[in-house]
Formats: sequence, structure tokens, C-alpha cells
Amino acid sequence: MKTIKISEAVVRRLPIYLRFLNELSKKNVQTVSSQDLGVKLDLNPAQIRKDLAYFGEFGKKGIGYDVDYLIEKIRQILKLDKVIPVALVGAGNLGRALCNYNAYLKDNMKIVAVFDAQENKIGESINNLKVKPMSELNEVIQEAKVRIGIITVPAAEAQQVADRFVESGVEAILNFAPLIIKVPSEVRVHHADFTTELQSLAYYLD
Ligand SMILES: NC(=O)c1ccc[n+]([C@@H]2O[C@H](COP(=O)([O-])OP(=O)(O)OC[C@H]3O[C@@H](n4cnc5c(N)ncnc54)[C@H](O)[C@@H]3O)[C@@H](O)[C@H]2O)c1
Repeated sequence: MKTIKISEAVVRRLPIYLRFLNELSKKNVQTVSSQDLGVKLDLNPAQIRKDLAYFGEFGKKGIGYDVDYLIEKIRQILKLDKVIPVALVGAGNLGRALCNYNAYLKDNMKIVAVFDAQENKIGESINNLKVKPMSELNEVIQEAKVRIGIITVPAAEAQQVADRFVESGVEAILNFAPLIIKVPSEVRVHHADFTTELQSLAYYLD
């Protein structure tokens, strides 16, 4: 299937639709209107219809969208219809929390390997994964066909970890360290920047 080029804003909304649709599916709700989606997700229904029409006409006038069909379509578009192996570097406070958080498993994202540079962390068990030394990173990533890397090391170490991920062939990185990492253009990076989010939120305080 050829990948359709869709805007980043839409790509960022699709997981939000997916999460709510999964909740509906769990409750055996079969159809949903763009109005209901809009109210629940605090989005404009016209925007939702436009987003979903991007991928072909899924909605039926007066009935709405078939929940399970929409889930399947969004998962295909986000490429969550196949398991995506993920590796994490930095088995500290945040890294451990992310490894213990299994909610993304149902979305086919699976942390398959955890690495750390500190001797005393090697071999430690986190959620059934043994922390591995950085010396094994390339081999493990290639063997497990890891496609996404997560960085949870201190900022001063983040760039070199990113370089290791790139060398080993990961295609995308989620960086939690407060540093803008540089990677070749074919590698996609998202920064989960807790500090700047919090700082910009401060502006809205009275
Ligand atoms: N803890 C949080 O709530 C939180 C929230 C948002 C962002 N962050 C950011 O996430 C990162 C990790 O935070 P933390 O609180 O988990 O720190 P931490 O000190 O608990 O853990 C960092 C881990 O990275 C490992 N490490 C250091 N250098 C490494 C290297 N070169 N290669 C491999 N492993 C290396 C350390 O041994 C340690 O286990 C930091 O950049 C922090 O700013 C943390």
C-alpha cells in the first residue's frame, strides 16, 4: 500500500481518535457520529469529518462511522497493524516507568530491549526485560528489527545515544531528554519535552 502524505496535524490527531474509538469498541458501541467524537474530544466535527475523509469515505450519512472499521483503518494508516519493536536507552526513573507502562502494547508498540551504560544496572529486570549493556545495542537492535528508539538518559548524553540509534538503523526516535538532538533527515524525531511544556503552561497562569 502506498503511503498517503498527510499533514502532521492530522497524524497527531489520529491516535486521539483511535484511543476514544478503542474505548467505544470495548463498550460494544458500533457506530459513532462526528458530532459525538467532536464533543468527546473537544474538536470541531467538521474538522473530524475532513480528517477522516482524507482516507476515503468511511462515514454514512445519518448513521455515522463504523467504530471497528474506523479503528482498523486508522491502525493501518498509522502502521499499527503490525508489531513495531521499540528499544529504550536509559533505565533510570523515567525509563523504568515507561517500560512498566504496558498500555501501548495493544497498539502493537512493544519495548523489546532496554539498555543502560551503568554497570550496576546491567542484568536488572524491568517488566520481564533484562537491562543490556550499550555494547550490545547494535546487534540486539538489528536482530530484533527495532524500528523506534526511546531516549531517557540525561541531556548531556542524549546526542551520543541518538547517534548510536541512527548507526544501528532505527527509523524514528522519541527523545525525553531536554535537548534538541540532531539526526539525518531520513530519521524522524519527536521530542517529549516535559520541561518546555510546563514552562509554556506557566504563561497561562493568572
Ligand atoms: N523523571 C522524569 O519524570 C522525567 C520527566 C521528563 C523528562 N525527563 C528526562 O528524561 C531523562 C532521564 O531522566 P531520569 O529521571 O529517568 O534520570 P535517571 O538519572 O534516573 O536515569 C538516567 C539513566 O540513563 C543512564 N545513562 C546515562 N548516560 C547514559 C549513556 N550514555 N548511555 C546509556 N545510558 C546512560 C543512567 O545510567 C541512568 O540509568 C533526563 O534527560 C530527564 O531530563 C525525566
